[in-house]
Amino acid sequence: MSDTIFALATARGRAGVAVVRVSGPLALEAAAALGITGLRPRCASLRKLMAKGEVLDTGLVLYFEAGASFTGEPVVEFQIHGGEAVVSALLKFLESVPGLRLAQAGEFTRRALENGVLDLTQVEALADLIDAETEAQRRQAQRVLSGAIGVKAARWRADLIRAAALIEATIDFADEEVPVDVTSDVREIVLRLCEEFREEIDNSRGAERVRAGFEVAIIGAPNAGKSSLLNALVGREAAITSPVAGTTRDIIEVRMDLGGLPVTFVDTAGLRQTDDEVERIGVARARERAELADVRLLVLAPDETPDVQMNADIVVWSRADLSPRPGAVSSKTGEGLALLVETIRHRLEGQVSGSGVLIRERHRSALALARVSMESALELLYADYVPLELVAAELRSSTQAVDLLVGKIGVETLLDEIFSSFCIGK
Ligand SMILES: Nc1nc2c(c(=O)[nH]1)N(C=O)[C@@H](CNc1ccc(C(=O)N[C@@H](CCC(=O)O)C(=O)O)cc1)CN2
Ligand SMILES: Nc1nc2c(ncn2[C@@H]2O[C@H](COP(=O)(O)OP(=O)(O)OP(=O)(O)O)[C@@H](O)[C@H]2O)c(=O)[nH]1
Ligand SMILES: [Mg+2]
Repeated sequence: MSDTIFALATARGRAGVAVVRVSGPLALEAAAALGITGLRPRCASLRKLMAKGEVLDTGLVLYFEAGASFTGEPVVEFQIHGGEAVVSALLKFLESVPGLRLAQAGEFTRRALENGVLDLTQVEALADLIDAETEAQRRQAQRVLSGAIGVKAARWRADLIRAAALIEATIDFADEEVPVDVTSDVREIVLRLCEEFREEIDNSRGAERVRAGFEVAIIGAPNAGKSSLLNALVGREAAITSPVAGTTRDIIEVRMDLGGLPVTFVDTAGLRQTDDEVERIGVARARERAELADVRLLVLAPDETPDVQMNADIVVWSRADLSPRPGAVSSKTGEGLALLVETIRHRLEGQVSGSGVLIRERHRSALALARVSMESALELLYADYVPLELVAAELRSSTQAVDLLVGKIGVETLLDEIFSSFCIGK
């Protein structure tokens, strides 16, 4: 019997309400120790929490029975006043209840995984949902948390098992006069799955970008107006600006929500040959970050022309207030900025192909693994003599790779790493 855990599920600190969660076989006993009995599943009731004959607090108490709770175990939730002393008093009391212990980071969610309430892709999506800073990230995490991948994986698994069953059946009939030829049916299944996996992997690359965020490097010659543009885009004096060429040396990064997309603007040193040792390091770093960025935004002074060497994705002239030209921006007056932001967003959205359901690198490798096995199964299926046992073996490895994707197998090594990134109480 797993022990019963408890923890504060809401953020620490003064708040209107705090939620303390208890999960495990002794959840109702924990409530009874506070003088609370007769809880009906899924009904919140206002109760006095009594400790040592005194009212510890008055709060809403919720009970979820095993098999119908977030963790799959009996869960009791105390929704109490969010004061530091109230929360500490309740946590201290729960610690004194025999059989209860403080939960480790992510342990509630780990139990939801162990009890099959969530699959591994949903666990990771839960972390992404909590980490989401922008609308695009929230939507993306929500899609996976709702089980989008798990549903697909279940269908893929069923198809692979059906294909393997057809092959195994043929092997069993092998000594019959006329073995049933199922290879065309199996080929059709495997071909379709290979195409689906390829599409899934491609789509998820874009989704991964939304999760991790995009980088837009602001590049150009010294004094082009790069830092002024950064400040105008982020709405604060994030970078020093001055009429002196070579003002910016270090990389300046500012993360912002650009219409729902997580974007980090990277201001850089003006690109030029220089004898100044420090500036030369700055220029080298500028080139490096420009190379790595998702979008290179080249800023030109009014009298400059774009240098193709800059490999820019978007070119914009500065100082529109001093020398108006179509598409130019002014960091002083804000002219042209809205159009520039829209251009940047449009460019970045183009990198999030399709309805990219987030599949993390680990998932992508599981899918890639499954695809490798299926492709070798296909090769065998197109051979003149079809070694059915080998085909069956390849299909079994594909099935295992799909199980890896949803965490049915091979997760032990991963779990500690995944749950250590969760907060306590989650
Ligand atoms: N107060 C509170 N709010 C919360 C959570 C929580 O644990 N407590 N959550 C924690 O992350 C999220 C909601 N996730 C939850 C998911 C499933 C169940 C649950 O009990 N499911 C049961 C019964 C559902 C029902 O009553 O219809 C089930 O799935 O069978 C509860 C919370 C966000 N908000
Ligand atoms: N009027 C006007 N002045 C601008 C505009 N953008 C930049 N400036 C001025 O041009 C000078 C250089 O601007 P910065 O933003 O420091 O240029 P930079 O490209 O970051 O320069 P380095 O860091 O040296 O590479 C500053 O004096 C700015 O105030 C603009 O849109 N309009
Ligand atoms: Mg600068």
